[in-house]
Formats: sequence, C-alpha cells, structure tokens
Amino acid sequence: MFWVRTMSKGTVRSSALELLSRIGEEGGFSHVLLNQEIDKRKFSTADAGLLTELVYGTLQNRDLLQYWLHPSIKNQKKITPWVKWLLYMSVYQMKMLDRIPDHAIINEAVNLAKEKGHKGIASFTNGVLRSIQRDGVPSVEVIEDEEERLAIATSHPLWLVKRWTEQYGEEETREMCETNQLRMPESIRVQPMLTSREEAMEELKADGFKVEASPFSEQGIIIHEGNIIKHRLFRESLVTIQDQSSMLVAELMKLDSGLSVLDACAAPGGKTTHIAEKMKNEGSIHAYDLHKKKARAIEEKAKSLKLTNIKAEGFDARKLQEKHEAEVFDRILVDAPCSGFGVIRSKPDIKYSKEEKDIYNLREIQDAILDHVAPLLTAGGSLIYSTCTVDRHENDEAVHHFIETHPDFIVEDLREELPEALRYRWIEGTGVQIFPQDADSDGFFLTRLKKRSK
Ligand SMILES: C[S@@+](CC[C@H](N)C(=O)[O-])C[C@H]1O[C@@H](n2cnc3c(N)ncnc32)[C@H](O)[C@@H]1O
Repeated sequence: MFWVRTMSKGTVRSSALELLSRIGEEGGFSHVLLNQEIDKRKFSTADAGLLTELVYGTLQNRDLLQYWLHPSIKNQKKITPWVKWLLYMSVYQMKMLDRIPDHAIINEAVNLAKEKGHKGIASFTNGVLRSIQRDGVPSVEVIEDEEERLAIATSHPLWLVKRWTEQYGEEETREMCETNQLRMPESIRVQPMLTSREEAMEELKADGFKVEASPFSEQGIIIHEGNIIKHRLFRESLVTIQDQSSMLVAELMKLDSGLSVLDACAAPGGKTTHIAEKMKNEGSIHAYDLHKKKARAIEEKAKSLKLTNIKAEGFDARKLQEKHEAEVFDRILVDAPCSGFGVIRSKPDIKYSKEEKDIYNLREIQDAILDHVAPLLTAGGSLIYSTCTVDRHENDEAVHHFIETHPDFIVEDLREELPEALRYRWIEGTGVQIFPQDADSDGFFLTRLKKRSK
C-alpha cells in the first residue's frame, strides 16, 4: 500500500515539514522550493507525489486547519512555528486524506516532534492530535456570515473574498475559491525545433505518464500523471514547464520569423522562449527584466532550448526609451508584474502574502510600463498586455485607462482566434479573462492592442 512504503521513511514528512515551516513563515515560491527538494533528496515518484500532496494540501487549507485546531489551541501565534505546521500537516492528513490511518499519522507526527524537538513537544502533539481523533473538528457551517464562511472554508483572506464578490458576484467568487483548493495538472510545451508534440506524448505514454494534448497551444501537453522533472524530455530541455494559459500569449501574437520583438518583463523567460520558438529561432527578441540575475535566467533558458535569437538584459522597462529608438519593434509584450491571484491553485502561498494595497501599487507600475513602451511600437504593430491575476483593477480597468490615454491604440477582438474548446470571458472593449474554474490552467488576462497605421 502507498502509505506503508512511504511511511517507513519519515523523510518525506520531515521534508514536508521543513518546506511548510519555511514557506509558511518566510513566504516564497512553493513550486520552486518543492521541485528543488524533490531533486535534492532524489525522491521516488511516489514519495514526490506524497511530498507535493502534503505541502500543497496543508498550505492550501491553512486557515481552515487553524479554525479546526482552535478548540484545542486558542492562541496559535504562541506556538513554535514548526510545531504549528506539524499539527496543520497532521490534521490535514487526518481530515482531508483518506488513505492514511489516523494512528499512523499521529505516530509519525510524534516521532517527528521528538526528533526535531523534545519529549514535551511530542507529548503536546500527541495530546492535540488524539483529542481531534476523539472529538472531531468544528463545522464551518456555524459561521453565519456567508463571505466569512467561504473565506475560512477555502482559506482565502476575507478582504479578497469581499473584493471578488464585488467584482464578479457571489457565484463566481464561490467557484473561484473552491477551484483554487483543487490541485492542477502540470503542463509542458515542446520545443518544436527539437521534437514534436506527438513524439513527446508517445514517449511519455510509453514511460507510464498520463497525458493529453492541450487545447491552448499546438505545442502544449497536459500531464495528468507522472513527474516530468525526472524525465529525459525535461532533463534534456526538449520540453519546458509552462502553464497552459501562459501559452496563449505567443499563440495570439501573430508571430513570424522576420519580426523584431520587445519582451519588457521577461524573466524567467517562459513566454520569451515560446515567442522565439514560434519565430523559428529567427528575427530578433530583446528581453528585459528589472533584475539582472533574473535576466541571466532567461539567457540560460534560451541556451538550454537551443534558441539564439534572444538578447536578455537586466533593465527597468520604465526606462527603455533610453535603450531603443521610437517605433522599432513589430511586437511588444508587457507580461506585467501583478498580484498573481490567478495562480493560487499552483502557488497557494500567494493567498497569504499579498495585501489589498499591493494591487494599487502594482497598477501604478503596470501603467508606467505600458506608457513608456508604447512609443517603441511601430505603427500597425501589436502590443500584448497580460497578467496572471483576476483583479479588474490590474486587467480591464488598466486597459481602459491605457486606451483613454493612448488614442492611437485600439483593442483587437480576439474571439475568432481563441481555441474553440476554451472557456473564457470576453470583456467587451478590453480583452480575455480566464478564471481558474474555466480550465485546468491558471487564471489569466490578456489583450492585444494594435497601434493605428499613420
Ligand atoms: C509575470 S512576471 C514575467 C513572466 C515572464 N514573462 C515569463 O513568462 O516567464 C513579471 C516580471 O516583471 C519583472 N518586473 C517587475 N518590474 C519591472 C520593471 N519595472 N521593468 C522590467 N521588469 C519588471 C519581474 O521581475 C518579473 O520577473
């Protein structure tokens, strides 16, 4: 049985606890840390699966777990952080996973508490978990206020639930919050100059993966089962991990090999390299990111994918007129820094790290970048603006503002170009909004703005 094999090690739970204590207390990108840990410890596919389940599941349900533990521990702020995360992780397994018996979870937690702490912590852990095993946990149904109940049940901050309800109504908000609690299959993009989607899918299937062609891009593959970071196709850079909705960007840029492209906010280079592939490694792409180190990551990614038409540099997109003359680019991509509320499914830590004021600060940066790069686009060229958030202030409202202040641009209607199988919302006069509940992909916004010919 799955749990018997992995339970014997304890290393997986110990790793999960380390990661949770770190991400939960200091913040950080859970998916990156998780992949690093799987790589470092050389976990088997089954152990990597359990580790992912424990880290994602516990993080995704942090506030609900806190609520469930409230009768046993009134002031959770006073508990040593790793002990708190050990309890969250254990209660998550007891109440939300059904394949591991309670007594095994409690034993494992007590052992971990002994190893990491001392006998006193072990006996405290044992006491709390045994009382939950005996008495159960409080129901969220007793919370009268609907928004508050949804916030706790799905572990979203109350201000965000209120904000979404105001922007999209109760039903969409409920669906969004509930979908954010579900794990999402990973997706990859093939480098079409090195392999084809068909070949890659055949190889993955032969190696026991469960895969499906993505409706978002002819290069995309959805992985329902299997660990891609351990597979040859990933190790040898024949494929790149990329969310499906992100793949739409290059698909909708109307690219061909002779074009000059500016990617203003490019790191880590997921979209830049997709653009380069679509241009068959010809033409020219100038990729910038505020951080020099991140810009180097774009170059490394390009190199591993054998793409040579990308020049990456660390530079502030709000100053790019110092670097380039007016009207030199045929396409400009502003994949803007944003609140990231569309990617909660794959990065649950985002729910807890962002504040409402961040949305307004980010919008100022988004406006400034758009404003600054607009003159660099050739007449008749296209400016693509995208974010991985679902907030109207950063999406359709930002586009409205841009169009009002730049009458030489028009919003292009993308409906005819979008894949038929795709569920999305067309926001009249601004662009495409994808919600997490629309597909097995991140929530995403994008628009294509055409500069009028003179
Ligand atoms: C959404 S991410 C880009 C993701 C990237 N396009 C991809 O597909 O891999 C936004 C990026 O904008 C960068 N950024 C933030 N402020 C910037 C600025 N003023 N100028 C250029 N880049 C900036 C961030 O460092 C971050 O890497």
